Amino acid sequence: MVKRESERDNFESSLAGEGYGPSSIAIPQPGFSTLNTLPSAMIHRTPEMRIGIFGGSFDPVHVGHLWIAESATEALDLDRLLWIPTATQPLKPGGPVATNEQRVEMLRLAIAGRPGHAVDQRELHRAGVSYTVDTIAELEREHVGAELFLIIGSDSLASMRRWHQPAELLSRVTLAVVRRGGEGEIDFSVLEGLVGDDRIERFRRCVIKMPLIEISSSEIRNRAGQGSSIRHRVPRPVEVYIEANGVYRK
Ligand SMILES: Nc1ncnc2c1ncn2[C@@H]1O[C@H](COP(=O)(O)OP(=O)(O)OP(=O)(O)O)[C@@H](O)[C@H]1O
Ligand SMILES: O=C(O)c1ccc[n+]([C@@H]2O[C@H](COP(=O)([O-])O)[C@@H](O)[C@H]2O)c1
Repeated sequence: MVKRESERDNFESSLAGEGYGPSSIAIPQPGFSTLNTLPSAMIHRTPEMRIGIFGGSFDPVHVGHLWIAESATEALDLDRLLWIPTATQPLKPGGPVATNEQRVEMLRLAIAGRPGHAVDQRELHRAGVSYTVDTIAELEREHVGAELFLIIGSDSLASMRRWHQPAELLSRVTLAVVRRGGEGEIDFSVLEGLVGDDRIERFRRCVIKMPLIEISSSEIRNRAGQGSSIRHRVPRPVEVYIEANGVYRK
């Protein structure tokens, strides 16, 4: 536990750009920008760390996402949580509406001041189609010995057989699923044949419990496009940003 705390401190130091302790050796690469935004490539020796990976289009980030991130951090006792905006989600070939820069800025505003949470732009820098299996392979190399928890909504779980190399992916991560408002019960049977029963049992124990929230980025884009209120659906700084920049204005 003591070790975990010192590693947590090292991570906070790394966010503040203050250097690294012996249990977290990091090699910053060019592109290290502001607080709460990780450089695209760092190598951390992070044995026993518990890292949450939360990928999404975040077009825009909304309060459902924030509830998920907060609940996951607490329930899984995460040391850190990486918000990873996709470049092009493989099953959404149309791509996002907001620009990459706008989506990153909205994420930064949403998580500003939240220790342990950071925006990781690797999929944007990699460009092209964002396959989660590639992202996880990179993160595994950078965080040797850490347990990676892939945080997804139940709708993402339902589509997982259509993901790129799902069996490979599931052998590398612990799935942490959250039920989505408006969807049925979480159905792990979709994973049968991709991964062993023992792993599925572990994923069941990592289900994130929180109030059902029936809110989506598409609804927010539609509302903003029509000039309807998006107050309380997104954090206030994100609302102000969307309005000031006409992000989803038609
Ligand atoms: N209200 C919600 N409850 C539970 N999970 C959610 C919710 N909203 C999003 N998620 C999950 O968060 C992850 C990222 O979601 P994403 O950024 O695509 O937002 P979205 O609201 O699903 O967007 P869109 O409406 O554009 O499809 C996905 O795994 C998704 O299942
Ligand atoms: O790797 C894949 O094939 C794949 C297919 C569909 C979705 N994903 C990932 O799942 C996460 C949630 O996607 P989305 O579009 O619902 O936000 C995001 O990180 C996507 O990159 C990944």
